[in-house]
Amino acid sequence: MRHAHTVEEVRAAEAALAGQPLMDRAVAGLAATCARLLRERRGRVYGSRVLVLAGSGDNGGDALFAGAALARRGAAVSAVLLSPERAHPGGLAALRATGGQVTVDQNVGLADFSRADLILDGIVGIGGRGGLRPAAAPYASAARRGLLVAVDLPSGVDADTGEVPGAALRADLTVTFGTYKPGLLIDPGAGHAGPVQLVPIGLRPPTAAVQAPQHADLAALLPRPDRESDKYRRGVVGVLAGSERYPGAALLAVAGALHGGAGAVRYLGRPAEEVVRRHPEVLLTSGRVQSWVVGPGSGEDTPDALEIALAAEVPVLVDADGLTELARRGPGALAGRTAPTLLTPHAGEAARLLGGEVTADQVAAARLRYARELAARYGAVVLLKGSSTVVARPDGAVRVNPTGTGWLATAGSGDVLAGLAGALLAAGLPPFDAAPAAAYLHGLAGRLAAAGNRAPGSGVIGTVSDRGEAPITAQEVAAALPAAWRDVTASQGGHQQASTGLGD
Ligand SMILES: NC(=O)C1=CN([C@@H]2O[C@H](COP(=O)(O)OP(=O)(O)OC[C@H]3O[C@@H](n4cnc5c(N)ncnc54)[C@H](O)[C@@H]3O)[C@@H](O)[C@H]2O)[C@@H](O)CC1
Ligand SMILES: [K+]
Repeated sequence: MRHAHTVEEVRAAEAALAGQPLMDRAVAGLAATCARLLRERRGRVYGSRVLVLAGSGDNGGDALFAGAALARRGAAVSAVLLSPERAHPGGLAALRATGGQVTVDQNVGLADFSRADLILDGIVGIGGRGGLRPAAAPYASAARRGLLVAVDLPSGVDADTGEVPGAALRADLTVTFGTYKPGLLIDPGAGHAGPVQLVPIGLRPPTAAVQAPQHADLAALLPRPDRESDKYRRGVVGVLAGSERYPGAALLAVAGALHGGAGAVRYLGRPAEEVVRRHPEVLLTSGRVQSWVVGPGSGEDTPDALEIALAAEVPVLVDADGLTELARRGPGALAGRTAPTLLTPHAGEAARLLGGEVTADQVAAARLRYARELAARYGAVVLLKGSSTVVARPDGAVRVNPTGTGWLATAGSGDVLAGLAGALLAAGLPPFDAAPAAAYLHGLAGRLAAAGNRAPGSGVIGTVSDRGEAPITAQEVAAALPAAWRDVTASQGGHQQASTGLGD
């Protein structure tokens, strides 16, 4: 698990280590990474041009000290001070001692910005509040040809939430200290961070409320049959999806469910003939189920379908049309439930579930806040879909999915996810495990499918690299689920991150 801690937790963990050389450790890791990047990019550190953007706090101090370390290795380092009278004295002295240039003229800074081989963003770290100040804002949009490394986090990104309230720098890589921060894992912040490299500095913060599962966590979660298994013990998932108007949603939800580790799939919707023609494994008779998936493409049948599902004392996943109907009924519709409910909205559906108080764009800009708000209001686990899918529990615990790819933003992809998560529920996983596990496999399947079932172009948290990838259909995502499952289970026994580079 990657644990992502709040600023308050980082400060407390830091205070517990008072007197230890935390900044030295941070700077050593940062300078080593910068040197490696310069060697990869230019063959050597010597002679490369480095620009340090230094704000007024310790984040600027880290960047100035790292600049000094690179200058000692022969880089031509200059620094631009954004709050000249409050720049970190030690860092400034260290850089000056190596012969580094220092300017307070933002025009000179911007000119250097466009020319540098490497830029260190040390404007603000965990002390940053609100958007960038006017002096720093031009760097968020200025042209550059070099790599930008964010120190601890990209300036302008809210460390605790991933919200980006104004201008923010966009990094090629973020070197973060001591622990991950939620803002590095959750969009839009995650999109500004690029891949994140953690430099351990000895902090021992508590278990974090926000976590991002990795391959090994998934391998431990996924159900596997044993000698005693039969199809009923493995779980039967009931699918109430699809309608005469939207038969495709039924096919895709069933395809997802068939790959989700349940023993059987029971389909109770209108386009039954088509479903069984495409998926002969499916049961069409009514009978016991261990979970329900209700809503994808269920159209005019939705009110009845939701009635059936919510009345059952088994876990229920509500998606798509089911969510629109639930929004109409409000949180009270779940009040009498004895078994867990899992809601899987995208930002637009989430806005509806919140009673139209906010727009879809507002939800997408503050994913953590609204996923938690929905979970608390409905007393349900909420999987908020999007560029970084967030799963929230009513008590505020959150799991962020690191495997997503923009290629999954394609029609029917959500139907596959709903079926998959429903099957994991039927197999006995609690919703706060089933939902992130489904999102993880679904994202990985998307990446594998986009890469033609070869190792995906990028396995690094927070990045979408489309090198060697092609657009995919929802059917291809479903078809790639077994490969994703194998990739995860192959990570057991020391073979972590088999082909995708995901793992901690
Ligand atoms: N907490 C820790 O354990 C460690 C922290 N370190 C570094 O220290 C940083 C935190 O340092 P500070 O607490 O001094 O805080 P920062 O350096 O993040 O920023 C604080 C300063 O920035 C100004 N500021 C706030 N919001 C701004 C904005 N939006 N635009 C421009 N300026 C803004 C404030 O006036 C304040 O003076 C971390 O991010 C990390 O880089 C590391 O050196 C290692 C250990
Ligand atoms: K920064």
